[in-house]
Order: sequence, then C-alpha cells, then structure tokens
Amino acid sequence: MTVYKALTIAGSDSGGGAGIQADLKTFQELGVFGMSAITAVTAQNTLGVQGVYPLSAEAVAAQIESVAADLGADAVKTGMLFSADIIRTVAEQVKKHGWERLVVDPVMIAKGGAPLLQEEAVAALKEALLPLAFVITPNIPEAEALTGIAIRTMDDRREAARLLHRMGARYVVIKGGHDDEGEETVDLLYNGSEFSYFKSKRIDTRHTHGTGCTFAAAVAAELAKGRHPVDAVGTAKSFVQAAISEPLGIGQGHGPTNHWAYRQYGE
Ligand SMILES: Nc1ncnc2c1ncn2[C@@H]1O[C@H](COP(=O)(O)OP(=O)(O)O)[C@@H](O)[C@H]1O
Ligand SMILES: Cc1ncc(COP(=O)(O)OP(=O)(O)O)c(N)n1
Repeated sequence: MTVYKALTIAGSDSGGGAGIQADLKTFQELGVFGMSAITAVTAQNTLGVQGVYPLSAEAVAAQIESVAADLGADAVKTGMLFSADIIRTVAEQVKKHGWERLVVDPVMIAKGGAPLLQEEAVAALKEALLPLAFVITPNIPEAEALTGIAIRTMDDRREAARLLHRMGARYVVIKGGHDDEGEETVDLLYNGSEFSYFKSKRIDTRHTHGTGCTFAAAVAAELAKGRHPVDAVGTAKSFVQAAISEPLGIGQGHGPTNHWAYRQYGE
C-alpha cells in the first residue's frame, strides 16, 4: 500500500475548527497521513481568538527537521506563520528538503479580526515564501494585502492573480468567500496563462470558521497523491462545500465546518 504524506506548518486552534486541527482532519478524510510543525499556539474558540503564543523559529525548524529526517512529505502546506523570523526559517527548510509541492495559505487575520501575522511579516512572506509556492490560496483581503490591488470586481481579481504569478507562485487561487455578491461563491485559479473558475452555491451561514485552512489542506492532500493542481482545487472546493453544507451546530459563535461531511454525504 502506498501511504501519501502531507506536512502542515501552521498554528494550533484550540477550538479545533481552523489551523493545524483543520488541516490534520482534512488530510485524514482525504486518505493522506498528516504530520505537523506548530508555529504558534492560539487560545481560540468559535467566539474569537483569546490569545496567541508563538513558538521560536528554532522550535519550528526542529519539528520540520524531525519530519524530514524520518518520514518525508509528498506535499507541504503552510498556514499561520506569525512572524518574519518563522517565515524565513520555513522558506529555508522548504528549500533544504527540496519540497516542490508547497501550498502557501497566506493567513493574516482570523474571521473575528484577530491578527495572525505580524504586519511587518508581510514583506517576508512576499520575498521568501511566495516564490517557493506551487499553489498559493489567498482570500480576497489577503490578495489585496500581497498585491496592493483593491479587489472589487473579477477583473481586479484576475489582475491580482497575474501579479501573484509574476511574484513567483506557480498556481494562484484567489478564493471568493469574501465576495458576497450573487448566489454563488467563485474561486479563481490562474496557471500563468489561463483562468479557471470553481463555483458552488453560496450557503447562507455564519458557521464558516476554518474554511480557508480546510480548503488549502484539501489542495495539499490531493497534491500529495500526485494529482494535478487543477483537479486538487476542484476536490478542495467540493470538500469545503460539503463541510459548510452540513454544519455541526457547536459553539456559540462562528462554528466550525464539518470535516467528515464529504466522506459521509459526498459533494
Ligand atoms: N458561504 C459560503 N458558501 C459556500 N462556500 C463558501 C462560503 N464561504 C466561503 N466559501 C468557500 O470556502 C473557501 C474559503 O473561502 P474564503 O472565505 O474566501 O477564505 P478564508 O476562509 O481564508 O477567508 C472557498 O472555497 C470559498 O469558495
Ligand atoms: C491557528 C489558526 N490558523 C488559521 C486561522 C484562520 O483560518 P481560516 O480558515 O482563514 O478561518 P477563519 O479564522 O477566517 O474562520 C485561524 N483562525 N487560526
């Protein structure tokens, strides 16, 4: 039996809806062995982020080294990286281990508004990590912060995707969850020459905590199996749609998505 392996380098969400916890659940659901390097511990629940406790860059590097030295990874995903120091360390590690199937989810701010990336770290993200990304998966505010383009229309999104590709990402996905116009959510994918659009019915719910992490983790899981990025994004969109469609109804605020819905109910 071939065992496909994916490594997530991200923050811990004590509430279990986002971060490392969402990534590992998604890997497992998609039949991929999940491994983790934790960058920061957050005290978090469906009501918000109550505390952020970053690890040292050295502790992050040590976790990645341990995984690389023994298990290896078929794909790697980054989420909350918090500081420029951690970003540079992760970039060095990715280069050192020759990891090409890298999904960069440029996590900046949690839905409730808590900062998960220091402002001065955005430059490091652009310089050190973005050029190593096989797939980058910003939401609209993150694409705006990375490119400086104000995104109001699909044309703006295409312009931002072209710029992110020129900055070094091989495949650019700009997710559409924050564009609340219309009946559909549309995720845009750019491969450097063509655009593809992944659409699904917009679900009217506040239970979307962790959708971005779940989406990027599903892309990484599919890449770990050797799938083409276009197919990986298609599966990720279906996985997230199922996860939002069958809410668990737990917590008092923005509840988590249902990570087992795709397996249980399909698309
Ligand atoms: N209300 C919704 N209904 C259906 N899909 C959604 C909804 N909100 C977000 N999504 C999907 O969830 C994924 C994450 O989107 P987005 O909200 O833009 O990112 P983030 O969680 O990083 O802010 C995307 O695939 C997007 O299309
Ligand atoms: C530890 C941690 N990492 C990432 C996030 C952001 O996750 P995301 O999927 O973008 O979901 P929301 O926070 O926007 O609901 C997080 N909250 N915590």
